[in-house]
Amino acid sequence: MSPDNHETHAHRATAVIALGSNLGDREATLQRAVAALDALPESSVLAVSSWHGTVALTLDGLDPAKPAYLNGVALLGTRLDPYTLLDELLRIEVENGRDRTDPQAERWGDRTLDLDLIALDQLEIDSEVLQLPHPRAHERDFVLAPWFELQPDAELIGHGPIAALLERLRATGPESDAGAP
Ligand SMILES: Nc1ncnc2c1ncn2[C@@H]1O[C@H](COP(=O)(O)OP(=O)(O)OP(=O)(O)O)[C@@H](O)[C@H]1O
Ligand SMILES: Nc1nc2c(c(=O)[nH]1)N=C(CO)CN2
Repeated sequence: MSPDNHETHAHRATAVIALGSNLGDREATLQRAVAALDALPESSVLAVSSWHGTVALTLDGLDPAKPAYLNGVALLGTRLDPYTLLDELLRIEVENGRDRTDPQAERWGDRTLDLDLIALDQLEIDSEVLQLPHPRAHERDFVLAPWFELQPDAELIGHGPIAALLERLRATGPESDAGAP
């Protein structure tokens, strides 16, 4: 959250970044990730949500037998282009112990750090390496709840107000409730 003296220069976008961790010292890792985001060139962290304890979502649904996640959302003011920002997020993940070397690793398996770019202003991208907004954000309580904390009036392009998305998720029963400790 370093002071920024460039407010009047070129367009500065706001990135919504989801953070998650379910291995190791989760809170320490998430704090380090926030510091790394704030240290990115032409960027500064504008706000960080509280950390939400959530049940692990696997390809088979919620699994309370897996280590629980801490999830949160950070807002990053940035002039980086979306692909550079994505590369930086992947670098920060690796620097914080994220292991992408195991080809057998389970999709949606345990991880020390996950950083997802949820939205970058109103930008829409559908390329091989980057989709914006994040294609699964609208169905994830663990993304929407911390985001709602920071921007209760936010809208997710293509899906409408996040408040309505959250309400709908919570109305559809315990399967969708990843809000447990
Ligand atoms: N909006 C986005 N944010 C982050 N990664 C993205 C995005 N769109 C596409 N990707 C791509 O997804 C790839 C895989 O990301 P990752 O392994 O973290 O997926 P995941 O977190 O396991 O699953 P999910 O994408 O459902 O959260 C990244 O290397 C990146 O190229
Ligand atoms: N509760 C929870 N479950 C997950 C999460 C996450 O951040 N929180 N991330 C995943 C892969 O992106 C898979 N499952």
